[in-house]
Amino acid sequence: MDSINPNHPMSVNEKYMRRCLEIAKNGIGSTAPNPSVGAVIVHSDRIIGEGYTSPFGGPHAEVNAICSVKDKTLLSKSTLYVTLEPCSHYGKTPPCANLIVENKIPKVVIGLKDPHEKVAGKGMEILEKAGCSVTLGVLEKECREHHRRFLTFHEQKRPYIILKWAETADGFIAPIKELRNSKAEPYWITNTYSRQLVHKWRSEEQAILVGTNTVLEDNPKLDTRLWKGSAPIRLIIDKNRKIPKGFHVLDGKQPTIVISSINNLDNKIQNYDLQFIEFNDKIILGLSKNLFVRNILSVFVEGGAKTLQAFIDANLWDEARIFIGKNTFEKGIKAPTFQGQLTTERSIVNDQLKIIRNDKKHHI
Ligand SMILES: NC(=O)C1=CN([C@@H]2O[C@H](COP(=O)(O)OP(=O)(O)OC[C@H]3O[C@@H](n4cnc5c(N)ncnc54)[C@H](OP(=O)(O)O)[C@@H]3O)[C@@H](O)[C@H]2O)C=CC1
Ligand SMILES: Nc1c(N[C@@H]2O[C@H](COP(=O)(O)O)[C@@H](O)[C@H]2O)[nH]c(=O)[nH]c1=O
Ligand SMILES: [Zn+2]
Repeated sequence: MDSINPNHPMSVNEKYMRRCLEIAKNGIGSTAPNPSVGAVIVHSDRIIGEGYTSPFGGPHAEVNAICSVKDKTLLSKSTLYVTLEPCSHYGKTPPCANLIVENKIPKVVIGLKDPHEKVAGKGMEILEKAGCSVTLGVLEKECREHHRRFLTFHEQKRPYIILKWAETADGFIAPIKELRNSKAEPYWITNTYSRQLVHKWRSEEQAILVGTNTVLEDNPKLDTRLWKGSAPIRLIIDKNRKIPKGFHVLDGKQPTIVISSINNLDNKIQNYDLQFIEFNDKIILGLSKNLFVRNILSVFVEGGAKTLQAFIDANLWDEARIFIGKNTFEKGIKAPTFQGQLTTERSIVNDQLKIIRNDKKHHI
């Protein structure tokens, strides 16, 4: 296996790996629990084929890249670049490593070793045994960043957790009840552009989670109506089953899982499942383990304050995406308190957006 010099200026390998990462973005939100991989095939410094992972159950990136090559005779003189080690196991589709060997592709350049225990090195082994030259670790940092949900899931045995909320300039996520309508509906702090961005983000994650009070006070839909991507699975914390039928989250329009300490499933509700859980002081840890078993790769936590704080206090979160509006409430529900590393700060018209990473992650 070739080794990489990290101090080398942008190499040909990096140039094509960047393209892999670029196209891999197209699959985010539709491939879970599989990763969204990007692959390109290069002959004589020219891209002759490229592909990214199809929606879950469909062909992998390497298959799509190989299929896209018009003149298949060139494959035996080409290099395949791919963000993640080609798979070696029969899942919903046959192993990509075998397909690469069958097509006699002589060189494969890989960003990252697959942490999935069914692959983890076995894909590279198949390639090398067949005489293929394998280079590992090109733009590894960037590939880790792109595949962060998949890596967290397999390495930490829990979903990747993104917290998101909107707060006022004086740090409140909701005003006092007296200032709200009697009808259950959201009290908007952010502008329409920020709200559209939130719908894009919802489409990128496999599940979205909210607490009981948020449902009772906001009657949220938790869908992606302002974006074209698919809607996430709704996860609703409702310990004592306080949420009455008729609330949007129980409308059956999206798969919905109610997390409760009452273990009886209401079969009359469509698209609905129950996750029984003990509501003890380890509830977030227990829930993370349950969601791992359910093959949920990522969760977007949209509040309210108690729910967000529970994830922060358990140190089970990866990113926090916080909007700060211009207005003030003076009184109301305080935004969560936490610490992390600021990675992004920008304006969305009159809203501020901060993205913060958890630099002290809890491994379970
Ligand atoms: N600006 C924003 O971005 C957002 C604002 N909001 C606003 O926030 C308000 C709701 O926030 P908040 O009152 O903090 O409530 P939450 O929505 O966080 O719900 C809290 C309730 O959910 C259950 N729950 C959640 N987490 C746990 C846990 N770890 N253990 C046990 N039970 C849990 C409990 O219900 P029980 O008591 O039944 O056991 C708890 O009282 C609303 O007014 C809403 O408008 C909400 C979301 C986002
Ligand atoms: N108030 C507030 C937010 N509130 C969040 O959005 C939910 C409503 O979702 P939906 O019914 O699908 O539009 C609501 O319950 C809460 O979780 N979000 C924001 O980006 N900005 C805001 O100012
Ligand atoms: Zn594959």
